[in-house]
Amino acid sequence: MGSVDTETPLYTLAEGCPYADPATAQQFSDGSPIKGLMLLQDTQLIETLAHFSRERIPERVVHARAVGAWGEFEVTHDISHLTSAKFLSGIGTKSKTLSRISTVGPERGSADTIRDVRGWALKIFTEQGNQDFVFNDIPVFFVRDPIKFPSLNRSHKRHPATNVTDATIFWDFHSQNQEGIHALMFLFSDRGTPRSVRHVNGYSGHAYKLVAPGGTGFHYVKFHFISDQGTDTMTADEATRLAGADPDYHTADLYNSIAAGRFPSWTLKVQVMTPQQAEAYRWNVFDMTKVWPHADFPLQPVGKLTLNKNPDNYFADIEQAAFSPSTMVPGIAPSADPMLQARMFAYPDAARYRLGANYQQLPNNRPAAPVYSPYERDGRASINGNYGGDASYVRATATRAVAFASSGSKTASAFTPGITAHDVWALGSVAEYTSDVVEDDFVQARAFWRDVLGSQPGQQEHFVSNVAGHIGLANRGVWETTFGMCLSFSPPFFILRSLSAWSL
Ligand code: HEM
Repeated sequence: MGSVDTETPLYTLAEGCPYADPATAQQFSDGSPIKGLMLLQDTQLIETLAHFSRERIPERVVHARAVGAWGEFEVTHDISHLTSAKFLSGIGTKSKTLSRISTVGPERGSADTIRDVRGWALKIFTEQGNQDFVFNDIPVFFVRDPIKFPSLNRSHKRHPATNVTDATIFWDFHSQNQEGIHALMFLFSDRGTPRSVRHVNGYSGHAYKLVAPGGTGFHYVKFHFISDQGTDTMTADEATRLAGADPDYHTADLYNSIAAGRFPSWTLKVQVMTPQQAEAYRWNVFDMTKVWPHADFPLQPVGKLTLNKNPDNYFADIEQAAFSPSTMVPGIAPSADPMLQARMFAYPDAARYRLGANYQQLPNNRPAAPVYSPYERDGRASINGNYGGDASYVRATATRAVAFASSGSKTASAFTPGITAHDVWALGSVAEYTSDVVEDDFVQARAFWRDVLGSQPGQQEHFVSNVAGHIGLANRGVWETTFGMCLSFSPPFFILRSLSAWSL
């Protein structure tokens, strides 16, 4: 499988031929002390240079910068009445995991401590196949219409002409798409500059479905991985200083913590809602700009994630990892949230572009469960034997797939996604749609300002100075519109005082 043999580290060329010295190249010489001219026959030199030119793969278009580790998920509270997912059934059930925690906007070589949302991706290797959770460290998102996602991200990245990140395009996007106000408030609170990746939570944001054993009964859930280290943050000044002085600060922190045996952990909790509650709820459960207040739907503990092993090799384990919201085991299902539906297409599509059509066969992505998927075969770098002579078309009269499905351990029904009540839709018609921003979109933002930031001394002031420090670089028209948006959640005198303190 091309793995490196660490037992006998005899240096060879990539094809396995032993070679005396990796630091030599063949040069033409007539015996004089001046040597030059290389030879096309020098396989070692040519292969070394050619491989170097091909070391880069496309970085992720978002979430390029990250840190990751292996770990373990253990069930602490049985929820087998809610879901048939086996990795969630039975207290003490353990599964191997792979985590990747990222910033979102900037490139792979950027600094760890910049103000940004943190991505929080987890792959759980279960006996029913892989379960991926591709979450963020804030519970709400900036948009709820997937068509806006590329625009959102471009407004956080570099200006197309100057190639510089640009406060004007950032605030222009957000002041013209105000449904993101709640997420923006998280970003510009000190939560936007976490102390370490050990100190961030992971939130599904979307509603998912947990599907009950054997049937179509289901509940909507939101998943919350709550850091057992607590959520700790930095001030803007500290984060900015570290971005220059120690740009790999979070990466080193996680690596050193695991290497020292201080294993960070997270408690998985769920908020659970019946379909009837969803239909009657005050907020659209498919709108991920909204939280479900804990007072309405309390957090119920499920299990514990512990990161206990550093990557053996960053590129192989973390850079080549592919996470997707579409990777779900039986017992967990998508809701109709349009953002989630779009994401289920986008991630495997990105992985095929970034890693190739057979990315699931890479050792770090490969399921622990048996895989038999003979209708996906060939393609670049197929390394799983490519199903030999097995039938390559469905309904073949003699296939190993039939034998496999009826062999007992996995029945055909185990592979059929449950069709639940909320998958049956009344006949409608196709229409162009974009969601409007309404007064209701500011209710939770106001509560965040008052009850969350207001409950911690100095946090409202930090929020205002964090915004002012950034928006001060935007053009006047944009900050005036943004200022109007801020009035929707905060008393004007406070904002005015703070903005004038920043000479705006
Ligand atoms: C329509 C909305 C969205 C689209 C189209 C989208 C698309 C993408 C794409 C293309 C990538 C790069 C994947 C790769 O190259 O492997 C990515 C990464 C990621 N996204 Fe999204 N995204 C969306 C919304 C979200 C939301 C709402 C969340 C969190 C709740 C999220 C969390 C993440 C994370 C954590 C990663 C990094 C995964 C990793 O570590 O490999 N995204 N997204």
